[in-house]
Amino acid sequence: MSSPALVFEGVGKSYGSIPAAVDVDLEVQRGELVTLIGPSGCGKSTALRLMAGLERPDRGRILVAGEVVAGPGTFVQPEKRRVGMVFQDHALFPHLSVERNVAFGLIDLPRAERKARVAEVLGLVRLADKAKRYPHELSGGEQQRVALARALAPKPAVVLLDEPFSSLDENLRAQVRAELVGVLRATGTTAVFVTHDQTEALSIGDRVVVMQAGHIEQADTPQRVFESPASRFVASFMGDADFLPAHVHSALLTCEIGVVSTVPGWGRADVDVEVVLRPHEVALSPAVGRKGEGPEVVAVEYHGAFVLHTVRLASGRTLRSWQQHAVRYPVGTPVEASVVAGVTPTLLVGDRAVVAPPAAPPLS
Ligand SMILES: Nc1ncnc2c1ncn2[C@@H]1O[C@H](COP(=O)(O)OP(=O)(O)OP(=O)(O)O)[C@@H](O)[C@H]1O
Repeated sequence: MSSPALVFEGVGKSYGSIPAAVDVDLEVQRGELVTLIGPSGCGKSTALRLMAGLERPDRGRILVAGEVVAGPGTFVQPEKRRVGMVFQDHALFPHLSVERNVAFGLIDLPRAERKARVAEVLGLVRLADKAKRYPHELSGGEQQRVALARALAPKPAVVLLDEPFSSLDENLRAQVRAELVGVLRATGTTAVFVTHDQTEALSIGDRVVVMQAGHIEQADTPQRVFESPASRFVASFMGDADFLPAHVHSALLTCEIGVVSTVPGWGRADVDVEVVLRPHEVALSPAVGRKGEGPEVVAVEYHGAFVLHTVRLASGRTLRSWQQHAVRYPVGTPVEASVVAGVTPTLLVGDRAVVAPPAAPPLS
């Protein structure tokens, strides 16, 4: 079996007393697209810079395509690593034409091969007809495609993309993103993207790596990160989530809004947990004729296709619920809230998600 495109083994990096990478373990398989996401300052750029060779790790090892590029007694310079980079601001040379920008990393190749490779990658990003232009004669999206062509030209083992779409406006962003991801997929390129955008992380990655304070909180498929978050932090960072105190007894999960679901395998458990509910998992119906206290709509936000309702429960806690665009319960409407049938929500004990009943404390 071929070695992974990229490996981090127990990688640590601090800036003075600030830990930017703490015991990071990560394997990126060949052809995989991985997104790195987390709050500002969590260490995403540091991880990328360590991969590229722009920083040296204090601890651990980094391997690119099976070769140790950083570790005790080893450090391979950035230009000698098989790693390409695409930055947020494209970082093209303004005084060089498109083809000369792309040829920049190919100086070791004989002229004819270099020309052929430049033509090939410009074809891949559909810019063959703009080879003679200068960066300022291109749109933002075209400049980003040149930056990708330049990164791909030397056939790197991994391409690193640091917020590659953030300088583009909203409409162009979706289009350029689809084009770049299309080229990476078509060429089977391994890529690591840093992004701030949760939707982007979920939609382009084969895997999403969620970081916090230099740690990897969860590295998983987009579905698992969203549907089975490993912690309270991941649940609330990747999408909207509300948390309600809940109880499991006789394999039934109940909380303030009633029975949530069955919890197979928890038959003997009798424990307090918290349940994580996302707005698309919460159903609402009008509580016609209800007398007295109960859930009530306290805010309505129109988002176009869907309408976000915020409901205050009798306890004072709030829950959010997405409703189809035609449904709008005015503020003050008494409602019943329930969990959509078939949902298996995440359960937390403390800040960690649990999939099995917590072990009983040992008898003293
Ligand atoms: N050269 C440096 N010198 C000192 N501290 C640094 C340096 N580079 C980063 N840091 C610190 O290391 C931590 C991680 O920074 P990093 O840039 O990797 O975070 P990030 O997740 O990429 O943030 P952002 O999303 O804001 O770009 C932060 O606390 C940052 O202030």
